[in-house]
Amino acid sequence: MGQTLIEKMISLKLGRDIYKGQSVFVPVDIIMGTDGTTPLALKVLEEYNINKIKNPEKIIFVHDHFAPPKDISTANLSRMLDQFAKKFHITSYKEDRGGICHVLLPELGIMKPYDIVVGADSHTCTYGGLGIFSMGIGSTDMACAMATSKLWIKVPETIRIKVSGNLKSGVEAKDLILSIIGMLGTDGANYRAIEFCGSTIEKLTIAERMTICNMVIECGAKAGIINIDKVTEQYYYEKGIQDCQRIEADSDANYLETYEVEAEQLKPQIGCPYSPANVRNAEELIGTKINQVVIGSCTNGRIEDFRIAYQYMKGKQVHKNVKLILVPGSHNVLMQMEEEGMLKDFIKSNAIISPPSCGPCMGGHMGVLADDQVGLYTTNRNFYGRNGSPSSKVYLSNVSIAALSAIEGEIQVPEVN
Ligand SMILES: CC(C)[C@H](C(=O)O)[C@@H](O)C(=O)O
Ligand code: SF4
Repeated sequence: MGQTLIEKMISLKLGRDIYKGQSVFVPVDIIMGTDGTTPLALKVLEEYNINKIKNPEKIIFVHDHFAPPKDISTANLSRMLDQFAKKFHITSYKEDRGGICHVLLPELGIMKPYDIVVGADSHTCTYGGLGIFSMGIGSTDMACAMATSKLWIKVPETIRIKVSGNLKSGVEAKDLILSIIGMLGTDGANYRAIEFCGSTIEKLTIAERMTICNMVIECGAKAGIINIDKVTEQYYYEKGIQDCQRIEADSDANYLETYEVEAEQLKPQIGCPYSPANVRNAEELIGTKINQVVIGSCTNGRIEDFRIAYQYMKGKQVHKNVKLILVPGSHNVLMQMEEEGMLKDFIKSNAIISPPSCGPCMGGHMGVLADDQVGLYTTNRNFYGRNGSPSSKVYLSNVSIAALSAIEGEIQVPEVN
């Protein structure tokens, strides 16, 4: 029987044919935890009196959600992670040389083709852009994985989305995934994998592929996956990994659903309050007044994103009624911004440069919205109350719209052609 990409990847790992719906124990290659969720996993280990970690070299901690800590309680959680990491020889990245987990891990080049990667964060699906079966897990599962290096999973069914043609200039990968989430709804892909293919996907950069896979969880998907091709091979090659066996889904693979999307038809999209699936054509929102713009997060906080923002910002001023917060996704992204000379221009534009962090994405700190304030963010979620006051509202957009709107003081959409 034909197999989907995810079924093939799990089969490769286990050395036998695996299909959707089966429950299997899989060995995991990397287990990632952040300051947001790992403290709970450590409590589970304590509760069950587990004092041994199976393969500490497979575990990585990242301080990002409340980094630098915002108060005594988050400082203590961060300290708890440090102490545990030290005791069990676990690599732990702090905000000084780290960044947002899903920006940092792909930079580090520690994931190999066809690894199985789990992380106690829902956007762990991001690495599907590197051809990796990666998924978010809960803190209890993280504790189990740390103790055994294995995880029980139910092999997900797959939805296949074929995207063909060229994206118009001014339309970004973010618009593509927002429109797909709008089409499927917040639960349209619950516990499924989404396999992306087609000529549009083949032309996307690694950063764009990660933006797409990052957001599959917003329609409930467990994983997003893009085939390893020459773009991915180049990424691995640059990380010193040369062995990139290519596998493909079988032509008679059993998909739950197949969708075809024409890239040319796609217009810039905006995810309106209070759901990333509440998507409208961005042009319908033109003129909406905004108080704060955030460019960053694991969706759009990579150097490629700041290069786009720079095209709009260079030599311009942030509108006097708007606060623009730029959040480099990692220490490396910040360094690169400096090296490329854009950092000083951003500062001259009166943008606020935050340390690499999740920061305002989760409304944790460094840019919380007040009552009735309106934000325009390049992040991935705009749930009720997530970004500050319950009466605040957040619109989700691509980077071009966010940068242009920060200058204009209201939602504006760059010309598309
Ligand atoms: C804190 C963590 C549980 C959460 C997630 O899993 O996604 C966060 O990263 C988010 O974006 O809401
Ligand atoms: S940047 Fe936002 S979405 Fe990504 S891991 Fe951090 S809080 Fe979650």
